[in-house]
Amino acid sequence: MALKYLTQKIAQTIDEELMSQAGGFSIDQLMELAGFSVAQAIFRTYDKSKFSRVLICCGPGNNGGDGLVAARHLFHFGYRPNIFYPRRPPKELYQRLVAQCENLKIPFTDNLSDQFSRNDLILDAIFGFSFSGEVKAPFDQIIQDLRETKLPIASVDIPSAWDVEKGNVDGRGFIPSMLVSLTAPKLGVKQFDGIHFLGELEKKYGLNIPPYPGTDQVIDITNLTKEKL
Ligand SMILES: NC(=O)C1=CN([C@@H]2O[C@H](COP(=O)(O)OP(=O)(O)OC[C@H]3O[C@@H](n4cnc5c(N)ncnc54)[C@H](O)[C@@H]3O)[C@@H](O)[C@H]2O)[C@@H](O)CC1
Ligand SMILES: [K+]
Repeated sequence: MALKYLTQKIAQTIDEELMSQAGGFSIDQLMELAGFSVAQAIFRTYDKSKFSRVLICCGPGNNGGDGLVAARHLFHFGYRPNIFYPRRPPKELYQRLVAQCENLKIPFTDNLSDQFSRNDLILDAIFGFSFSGEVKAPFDQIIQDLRETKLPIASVDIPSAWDVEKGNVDGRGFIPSMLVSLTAPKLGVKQFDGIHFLGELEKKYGLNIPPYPGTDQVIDITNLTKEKL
């Protein structure tokens, strides 16, 4: 059976249902699973002897929170993460995730362009399924910088600044090498042609998600998505 792709509305509805009283999950739990999935997918794709320095670009919402969680797991997996987190809403959850990274002495940086020559890989955790419209400052320049870098980029849930349903409209976004879709891929990444993992958060909702191998929190769906095209 073909994998299902989610509209923006359905992605948000599933998120809300998981965290409803009936769903029983807390946001902390889901974010931990999401960030852990991302770190596992990076471990499976980017050999840490060649890609040890990972610049994690975090946005202002929960996609950015996934990036902060991934930073902590990557640190424990033996990578050397550092974090660019230019807009930090005063939400207790994000503050706790920042504190956890600071306690591990993971560096935070304010200057993105200085970092390109000092890293091997970028993790894009800027925008997820709630992104819409034209990219507003300061993220417009950040997306532009990511378009220009030669470093490989791995994206969390959807490449940032791609329309969640229409994809890379007019080619204005960057094209990552790897994508980790969470729960299920979004409509906008149907044409994504790179390495594609699915992070396991939930198997309900008839999403036709294939069985996960062993104890992995991620599954490689690269060939599965290519078969569809
Ligand atoms: N069930 C799931 O699928 C889960 C999803 N999680 C993550 O949460 C993400 C969704 O998080 P959120 O709903 O907080 O939203 P996002 O993280 O997608 O982004 C919301 C933020 O981006 C800003 N923004 C939106 N459009 C913009 C534009 N055009 N220019 C500049 N800023 C813009 C908003 O003001 C807001 O601050 C998912 O993509 C996924 O990464 C996980 O953390 C938890 C579980
Ligand atoms: K993203």
